[in-house]
Amino acid sequence: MAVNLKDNQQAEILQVTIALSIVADIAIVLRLISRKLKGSYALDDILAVIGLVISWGCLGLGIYMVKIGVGKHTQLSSPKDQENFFKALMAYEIVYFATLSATKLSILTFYTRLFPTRSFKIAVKIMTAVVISWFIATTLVSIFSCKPVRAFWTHEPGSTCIVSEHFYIANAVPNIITDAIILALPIHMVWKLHTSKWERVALTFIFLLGSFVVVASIIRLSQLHQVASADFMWGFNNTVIWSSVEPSVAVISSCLPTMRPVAEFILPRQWLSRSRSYKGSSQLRSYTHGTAEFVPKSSQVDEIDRMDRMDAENRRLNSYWTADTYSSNAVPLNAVGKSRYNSTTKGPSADSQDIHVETNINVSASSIIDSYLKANGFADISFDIDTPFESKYPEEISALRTAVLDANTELSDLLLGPKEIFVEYQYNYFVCMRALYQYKIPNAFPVGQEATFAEIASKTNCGEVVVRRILRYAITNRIFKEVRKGVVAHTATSKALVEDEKFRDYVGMRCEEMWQAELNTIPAMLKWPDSQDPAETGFSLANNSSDTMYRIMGQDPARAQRFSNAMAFRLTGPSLQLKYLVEGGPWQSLPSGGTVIDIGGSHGHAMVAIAEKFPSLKFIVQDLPATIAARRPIPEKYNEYISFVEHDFFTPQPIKNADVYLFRWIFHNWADIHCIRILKNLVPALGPNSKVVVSEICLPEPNTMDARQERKLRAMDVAMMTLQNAQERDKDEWISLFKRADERFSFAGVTQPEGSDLAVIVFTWNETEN
Ligand SMILES: C[S@@+](CC[C@H](N)C(=O)[O-])C[C@H]1O[C@@H](n2cnc3c(N)ncnc32)[C@H](O)[C@@H]1O
Repeated sequence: MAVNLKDNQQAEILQVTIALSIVADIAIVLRLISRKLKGSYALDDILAVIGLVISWGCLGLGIYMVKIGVGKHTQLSSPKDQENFFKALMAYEIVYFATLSATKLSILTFYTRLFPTRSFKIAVKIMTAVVISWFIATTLVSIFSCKPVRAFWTHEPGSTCIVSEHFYIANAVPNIITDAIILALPIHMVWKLHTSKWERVALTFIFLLGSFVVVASIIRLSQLHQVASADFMWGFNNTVIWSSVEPSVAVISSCLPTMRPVAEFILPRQWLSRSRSYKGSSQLRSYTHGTAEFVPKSSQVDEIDRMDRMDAENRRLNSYWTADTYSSNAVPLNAVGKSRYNSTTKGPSADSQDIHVETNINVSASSIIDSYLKANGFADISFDIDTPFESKYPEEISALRTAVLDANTELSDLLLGPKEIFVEYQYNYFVCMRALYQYKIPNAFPVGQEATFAEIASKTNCGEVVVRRILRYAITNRIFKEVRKGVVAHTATSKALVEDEKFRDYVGMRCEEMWQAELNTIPAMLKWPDSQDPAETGFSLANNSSDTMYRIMGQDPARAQRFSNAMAFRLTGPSLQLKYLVEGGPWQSLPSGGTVIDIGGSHGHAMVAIAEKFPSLKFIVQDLPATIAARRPIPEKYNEYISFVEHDFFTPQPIKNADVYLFRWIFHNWADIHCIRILKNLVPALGPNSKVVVSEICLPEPNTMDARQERKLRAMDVAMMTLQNAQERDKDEWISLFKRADERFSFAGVTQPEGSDLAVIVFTWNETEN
């Protein structure tokens, strides 16, 4: 065939390779923004960035090759250029293998976060090993394909080289096969799930792009023989184009599934909502995938952030768009959310979605149990007496654990149905617990031994029949076990009732005090309608008193001690840990030597936790004289930073201009009128840089949180009603409360640390307002 030496394909090469590289760059940037919106980067993001950076090497070498004559006929190039071409070709091959390998590893790592089932993880591990081996093998063969190595570019006589076409086929075929397998790996998991039309379209698009990578590798393979042709500088045109198409498209398709947060930012919300039957899902979704950390002003976290964080246990698993929709561990929450709406509109759904939910709960549960066993060095998970009271779950599994618990709760609600859910509720649980507590049944025989009902009855002065009935009910709740008919032994829970005084006092407080208050709450409301007085509560009525809970209990040292122990037990719970306040508060932004005042700070434990991390600050704990007098000493090293002073927060704040006035678990004890009084007493002390930090529950918008967690927070709200005529508050109520106290308070944001019941709500003080 006649050759026209004027033919020139260089512009085409440059246009295609540069354009694709730019699109890949944009894809990575969008991915990183999406991940930032989610809160953190993961290994797959790092690998994707590494893949991109290496792909710039491909682009650079491609441009260099064009510069030395690729895309024009070989006759036009000098021998030096031809030699340089082969040098560049070797480098190009290695960089190309590295780009593809990094991108594949990114995709595989991403998969493991989506589908953390054991079998899937094994498949991914095998593929990871294959990809790494392929990279090492092809790189070595590229370098040593000629003997001596330089013969690859010198073609010197006497040298030997492997047949390049064979090598290209030998590296391209496994590459294509691994591409196809990696693409096919999640299909089984993905397609068994129900998704909306939009998501099916998006998913299909992602898979089409993925398939295009395979197609690109095949086309590239078909072009590779040109490198061995006489007019290789001309023939390499197609190879270089397809060699850049393949990694660029791989990078783009690997990023696409992670881009939902950016899409949500840009696209109308309804485009992304799940399905019609899932009414309200867009709201849930917007919270689920909201713009966490995409915070306009440093510490300001808006409502979407807050909800995003509240749903973080879910999202830590569902860190990606597809994870949310398609991952096995994410499914329970979303599928359950969907079912929740079905249940409110048409009763519980028992469609196949629920079956997926159950399947996925089981899959996830087995991962949790595996991790738990490994972390604790146990052979089995159980309520046996050797089980430690505080179950240790590895950090990375705690999100999955919460997801399964949430999903299980919803699933069982749905399966029970609208009426049975009421019947199923354990109304008599406190009868049983109170009997165990009152008669000290757990102490009737030693842990590790057995006892008959009759023996327990004689030790506890409780009738044998009652003992048997109470215990058989308790046993259904895993408190004690019946090892043989009529003979019981301890479980971990009954052992905790014997050995853990604070837990026992919490149980006592719950069934002796709070239960009574609950029973009397509606009568109290009828007696004192709309009361905000803490002395007109269910608790007051239950005690036949017109005094407050604190004063009633303060009159009886034993009750006061039990209350204090019960609170101490609750405060050590995982969702009330102080680390959340340390991580979620504005401490970092305070000036060195800045002052933090913990109002109603009790023993100063919150200040100790913050001082540990921020020793440059000064801390003052204020509380009532009795509390300050009875306080437990803090570790000596903190005496330098933390001081204690008496102060009643219903009187004017004596310390002016502090940087932070902290209220942790204070306002929820008081109805609005009292909180407003507390705040008004603070106002004269506030300076232009003062912040008021509130560490309290921030109730979610209804139906934006998993039912189990929302149930827990709303139960707390009702508990505050029964005990103090007080309440938990949502964001709007917090803002309204502060504004009613003084218009000059400015809401600066709310942060909901992952795993915490308490949010951190910040108000600043604007002296000039009004
Ligand atoms: C629920 S505890 C919270 C304690 C601590 N802030 C925490 O987060 O653990 C309420 C605290 O408010 C204190 N308190 C109650 N009334 C007070 C008052 N009028 N002035 C100052 N402190 C008060 C109590 O002594 C108690 O330490």
